[in-house]
Amino acid sequence: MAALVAERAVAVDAVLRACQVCQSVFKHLVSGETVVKADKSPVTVADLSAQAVVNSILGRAFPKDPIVGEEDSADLQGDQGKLLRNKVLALTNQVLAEPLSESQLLAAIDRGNYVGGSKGRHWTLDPIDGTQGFIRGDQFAVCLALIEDGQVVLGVMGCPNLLVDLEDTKGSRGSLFIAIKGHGAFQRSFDATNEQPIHVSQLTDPTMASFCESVMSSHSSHSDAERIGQLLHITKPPLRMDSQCKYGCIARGDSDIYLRLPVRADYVEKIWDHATGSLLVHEAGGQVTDIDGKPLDFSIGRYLSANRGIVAANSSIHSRVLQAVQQALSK
Ligand SMILES: Nc1ncnc2c1ncn2[C@@H]1O[C@H](COP(=O)(O)O)[C@@H](O)[C@H]1OP(=O)(O)O
Ligand SMILES: [Mg+2]
Ligand SMILES: [Mg+2]
Ligand SMILES: [Mg+2]
Repeated sequence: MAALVAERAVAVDAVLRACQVCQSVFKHLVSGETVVKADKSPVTVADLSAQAVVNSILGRAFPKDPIVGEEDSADLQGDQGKLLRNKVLALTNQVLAEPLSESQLLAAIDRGNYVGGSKGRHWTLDPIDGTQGFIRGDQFAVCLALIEDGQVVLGVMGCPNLLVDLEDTKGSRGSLFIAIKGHGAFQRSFDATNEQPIHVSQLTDPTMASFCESVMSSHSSHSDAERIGQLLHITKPPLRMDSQCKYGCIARGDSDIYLRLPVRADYVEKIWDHATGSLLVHEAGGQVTDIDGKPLDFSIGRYLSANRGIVAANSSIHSRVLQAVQQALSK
């Protein structure tokens, strides 16, 4: 496969600009000049601006490519949406080389309405993944992926608050991850252009592993994870963070196992919540399946409706982890 040189460069630019918007919203938010008082939540402002930025950059570079984006422009329409619309327009235009008009803004956001599927190529975008983390000033990610005939072929993820080196707690924050199917996974700092290849941990003994898991026990069961940890004789405490940053941490070997254990039987995962992250782990030498051991199927539409939960780990321990997951969940 071609190395998607143009797509990679455009996606990196789009994600970094969207991260800039998110950081700007957060800064105003914490410095007291509430972006939101009169309109909706700060998350909405940042979410919609980030989607507008990425979609308009993609739209200019690849006008034929449809996009499956999480958000839509409903809250920005009509008189009711005017305040929010003005805010989002101003933020979006702060980071775009060519400013958008109001109607271009709405159209850019709604380029994300594509239904997805198994034919041809389309992008998928989570403009802010980990909204809870964003509000707290913790981890969140801008996640963009390109899907060709149902296969994720390119993933770019910007994690503005994630340490470039988790051990170097005084070091710089802002980790950008890039993965290309068949060409590996890479990381660079937001403030540098040199990229390093990344690899999952080399661990072969699951007893020495650590989990990277959701902060929100409503998104992935902490009690089930604890039982699985006991079955695997894991003693290390879990590394908890919001968003697909977890996939990034598994991909670069900070932690060994990422589980998403269904809390409610009726929750169906969305493709933008896993496309980028799963390619990153895969290209860094790991394995990602659902809790039944099936590969994630991105070809069905906006949802991962053929899958339940997620099990991501390095290839040496994945099957043993999966076994423990199934044993724990069968009880
Ligand atoms: N009940 C749920 N189970 C699993 N994931 C969920 C649930 N509710 C929301 N999510 C999604 O989990 C992601 C963040 O989870 P975490 O940070 O814990 O990994 C978000 O994309 C969020 O989707 P949404 O964007 O629709 O709110
Ligand atoms: Mg999400
Ligand atoms: Mg989101
Ligand atoms: Mg959301």
